[in-house]
Amino acid sequence: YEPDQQLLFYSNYTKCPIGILTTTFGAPIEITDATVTLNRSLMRNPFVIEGLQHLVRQNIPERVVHAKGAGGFGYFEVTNDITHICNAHLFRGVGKRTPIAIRFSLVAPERGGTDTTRDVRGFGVKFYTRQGNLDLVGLNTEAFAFRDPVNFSSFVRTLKRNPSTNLRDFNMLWDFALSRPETLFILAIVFSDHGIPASYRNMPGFPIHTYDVRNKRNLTNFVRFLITPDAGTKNLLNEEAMKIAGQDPDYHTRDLYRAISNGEYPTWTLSVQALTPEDVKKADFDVFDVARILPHDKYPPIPVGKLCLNKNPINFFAEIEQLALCPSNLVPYILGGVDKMFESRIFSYRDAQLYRLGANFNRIPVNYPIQTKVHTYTRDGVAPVNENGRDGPVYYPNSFNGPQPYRAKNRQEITQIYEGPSYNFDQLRDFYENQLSAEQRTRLIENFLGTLRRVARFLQEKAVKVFKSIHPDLGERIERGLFGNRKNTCNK
Ligand code: HEM
Repeated sequence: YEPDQQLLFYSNYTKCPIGILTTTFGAPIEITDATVTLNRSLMRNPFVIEGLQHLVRQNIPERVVHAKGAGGFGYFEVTNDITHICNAHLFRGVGKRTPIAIRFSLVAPERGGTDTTRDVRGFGVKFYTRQGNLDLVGLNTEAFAFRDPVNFSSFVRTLKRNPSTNLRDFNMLWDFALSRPETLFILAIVFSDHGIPASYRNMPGFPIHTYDVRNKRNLTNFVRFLITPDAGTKNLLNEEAMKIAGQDPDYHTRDLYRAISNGEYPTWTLSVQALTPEDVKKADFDVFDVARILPHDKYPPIPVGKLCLNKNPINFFAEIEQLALCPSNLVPYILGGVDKMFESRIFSYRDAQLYRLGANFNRIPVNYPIQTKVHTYTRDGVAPVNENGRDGPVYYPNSFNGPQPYRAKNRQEITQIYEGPSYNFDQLRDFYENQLSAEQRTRLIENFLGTLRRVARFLQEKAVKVFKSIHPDLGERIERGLFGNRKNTCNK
């Protein structure tokens, strides 16, 4: 059914009112006494008081990045055996299914933002495996903007609003990007024809980091996960996106909901690019650099399985707003990224979720590892506490049958690496020269100019210089676009 029909759908399947209206403490509410307050004691009317008090407490902090999103539920099914590469339980056995949740998002806009904004997108998957939840939290770009997490908080602030004007401010974004020019590769992708997905169903996802994994002989391999839409990757051009934004700011959210409710279940293929430790040593660039893509001709993607979304959330807040995707949710045989960026993410997502959802965020049903039994010594805190460890001991070690850790036959310790600075101008040069048609190059430049024309003169000049050093044609066309017949709006 259409999303607009949701309430009709509800009333059709419930057939009659679902019960007597009550207060949150369960007392029945009598018509008129409770539902009309005039000339009656307001304070003694819990229906009114609860309503007012709950209303002003119903908002929780939105995600600091990726606030606007949509998602659904379904399954992952193994189609190819990769246990010689990675022996994680969810990959053992062709045909095996694991329940999943997926959340798609935009990075910069707030919770009520416009779906067709030019921006990087998030693509996060929670796999509810039998060995705990595995979260692959990626983007729709195959690389990240930079590799040093020291940049992250500043970068996010440049994407947000200017503290004085409360407007997006491209001086901030370009100033930052030109001072950290490895960022320009991702910026070019976002400003190119790849920058606005046609729908979430047509969007790929890349968890980006080169993950340290173990195979069934407990030997080390490294993989990059890739998620490609079976409906093909499709994008919108600027004009289409702007027109849609005016008509329906929730266009992608609506499309996803509609497709799932009409039984047109979107699917994606999960693959891995696999490297042995020998391949890593032989590589002529740093395969752990998150600002770089691993070339597909050199490291061909190996299919692993299908992701399918076949269920919409029943309650968006409970199931999608409260979904806590966390790259540090890892399972045996998948040790995670070995790089510093991954390490910073191990800290930051949990921290964000503790703040956003509270100490027991993993006890919220959508985050609970439904395929395992949780036994911890953590207790109490803000709701939900669920059974709160019942009557078991609260300390470890103990002699009273509290949960015990297991002893692994072979310990799995993360590989240590040395990281140097990013160098990725060759990627941007190749993208501009070989991966874009003449029209696509023109549109990229027009899209760049759309924001560059609004920034300070010294930044425009710096942009020309940096782009010329990457590709003379790119730099010269930006120069002509900025200083040809036009006057810039902001001089310094
Ligand atoms: C490879 C690099 C990165 C990727 C692929 C990535 C991807 C994502 C995605 C997809 C989300 C949205 C999750 C959701 O739907 O709930 C997200 C949220 C977030 N990211 Fe990242 N991100 C990256 C780097 C970082 C770094 C370096 C940090 C900080 C050190 C960071 C901090 C956050 C935070 C705090 C959130 C909000 C989490 C929440 O409130 O639940 N990210 N990121």
